[in-house]
Amino acid sequence: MPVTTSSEYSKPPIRKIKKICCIGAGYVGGPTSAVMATKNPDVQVTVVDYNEDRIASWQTDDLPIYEPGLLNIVKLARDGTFNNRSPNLFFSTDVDTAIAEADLILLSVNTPTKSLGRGAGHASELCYLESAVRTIGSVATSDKIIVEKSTVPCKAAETLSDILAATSRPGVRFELLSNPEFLAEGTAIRDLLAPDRIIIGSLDTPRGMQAAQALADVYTAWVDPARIITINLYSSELAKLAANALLAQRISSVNALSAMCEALGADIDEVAHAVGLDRRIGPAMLKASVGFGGSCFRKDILSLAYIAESLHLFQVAEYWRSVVGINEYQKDRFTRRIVKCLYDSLRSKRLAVLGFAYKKDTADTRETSAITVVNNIIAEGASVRVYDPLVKKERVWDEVRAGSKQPELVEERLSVCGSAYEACADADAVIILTEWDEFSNKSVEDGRRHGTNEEKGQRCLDWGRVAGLMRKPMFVFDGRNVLDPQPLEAMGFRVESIGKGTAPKS
Ligand SMILES: NC(=O)c1ccc[n+]([C@@H]2O[C@H](COP(=O)([O-])OP(=O)(O)OC[C@H]3O[C@@H](n4cnc5c(N)ncnc54)[C@H](O)[C@@H]3O)[C@@H](O)[C@H]2O)c1
Ligand SMILES: O=c1ccn([C@@H]2O[C@H](COP(=O)(O)OP(=O)(O)O[C@H]3O[C@H](CO)[C@@H](O)[C@H](O)[C@H]3O)[C@@H](O)[C@H]2O)c(=O)[nH]1
Repeated sequence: MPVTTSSEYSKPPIRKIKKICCIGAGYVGGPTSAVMATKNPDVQVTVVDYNEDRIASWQTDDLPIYEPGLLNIVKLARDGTFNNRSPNLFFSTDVDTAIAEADLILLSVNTPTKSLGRGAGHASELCYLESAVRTIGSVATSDKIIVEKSTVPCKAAETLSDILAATSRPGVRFELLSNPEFLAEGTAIRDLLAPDRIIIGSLDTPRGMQAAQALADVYTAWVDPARIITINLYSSELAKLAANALLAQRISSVNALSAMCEALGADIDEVAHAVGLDRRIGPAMLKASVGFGGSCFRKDILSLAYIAESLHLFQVAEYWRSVVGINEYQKDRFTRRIVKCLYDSLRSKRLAVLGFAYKKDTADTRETSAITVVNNIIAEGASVRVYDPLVKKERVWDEVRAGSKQPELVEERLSVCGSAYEACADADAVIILTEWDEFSNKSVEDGRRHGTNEEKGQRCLDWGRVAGLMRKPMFVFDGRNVLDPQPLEAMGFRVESIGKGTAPKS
């Protein structure tokens, strides 16, 4: 139900947006607002959050999240280094004032999987969204466009409209839009600057469509109008969950095939390349791995499955849940392979884990496969030394402790190192869990590689030096297929890659 506090036609038409308030200064709210502000110098963008530390860090050069290129974009708009214009990007904990002043409000708060009550472990937790919308209802004295940027279950807009209708002042009108975000971490700025598409979902009413146009006008400052698609509100909400489910399904499909490749003596990279050349399939999201991580795929698939189940579509729910099931299987399968290769026991063995983030170019560790793998090998009796170029030590400790059924073993057997060499000293095996460029030995130029690591002046790992540090025999378990095994095997390493079996001898 749309919020209707006055007749559709009694209000003046929605005009150009002058002030935007983004609620939620996280991975989506911060970068999205920064790009909107730099591309719309005449629009004031204020990002608000009740987390004071987060807001304080957005105001410094030590931003609360790492994204390649983000600091430059933030500084341009925040510090007024923008063609000598005044700053137009602000970060604040004064949520009420920013809401009251805005014409358009972006809801970018977290929507994790519920941990309590009905639907716990499956459904999306909408309490943060509800709280933000209640604040809008109680604070707003003028009309607002409210945009769901957060990923939400289909029909969440109906719930939010209901809350607004009950909490807002008479005569104040809200138009709800869905504008899901498709950025991926590590490439957020690139994705925001050149999106494949912008989806705007609105109600099929004159004011709904005017609101959609007002939001589209913000995007057309830098996005080709042909890439801005306006659709039905609920189609837009569902499209976001569907996109993530399909992307994750590709990874689970390729990971399921990787298990077959290992048994058959085939090579998953060759299989993925061969099938990806078919234009109907395409090459993206077909990289076999130790399993997908990140804050979105698992929770969004579980949410989609929960919605299906609540519609009594049990087979549909089971189908989507199997994508998560294969992901869990892949992480456990990888650990079993480590145990088997290391002579069926990890007791008293020392393993070096290289990479803890859920993918390269981010310090985000939410749902990283490393949590499961590290805990599995600790439970098998090994001591583990973790090194990640970007993830802070305390973060690794917190994640492993939280994911453990035996936290006392974690205290005894985990250490977090400041360099890959420190982690590899006296190790029986090296396990690569994140595809950081610096771990790869493929196409190294002058001992350095392009990209983030070069920006930070980091060198590529010297595998000869690693060999000198390790116990023999030396195993490498490549959970990301970033290694060319041949040169390493020539140094005496035994390399086990995902989805690469020993070719059968005729
Ligand atoms: N992380 C991604 O790459 C990504 C990409 C696309 C979509 N999404 C979706 O976007 C949403 C946000 O994700 P995120 O990763 O940015 O989350 P996040 O946890 O990094 O940030 C959310 C922020 O919202 C704040 N917040 C929560 N409730 C609030 C309230 N009532 N008032 C003020 N601040 C409040 C929190 O303090 C937090 O800082 C989620 O729905 C997610 O599924 C995330
Ligand atoms: O071929 C691949 C591609 C990715 N991954 C893994 O899958 C996870 C997710 O990767 P990616 O999709 O690149 O990053 P996210 O930041 O999680 O982005 C996803 O989730 C976001 C949040 O909803 C969406 O906005 C993005 O479009 C969607 O790609 C990571 O662990 C990757 O290592 C693979 O194993 N193989």
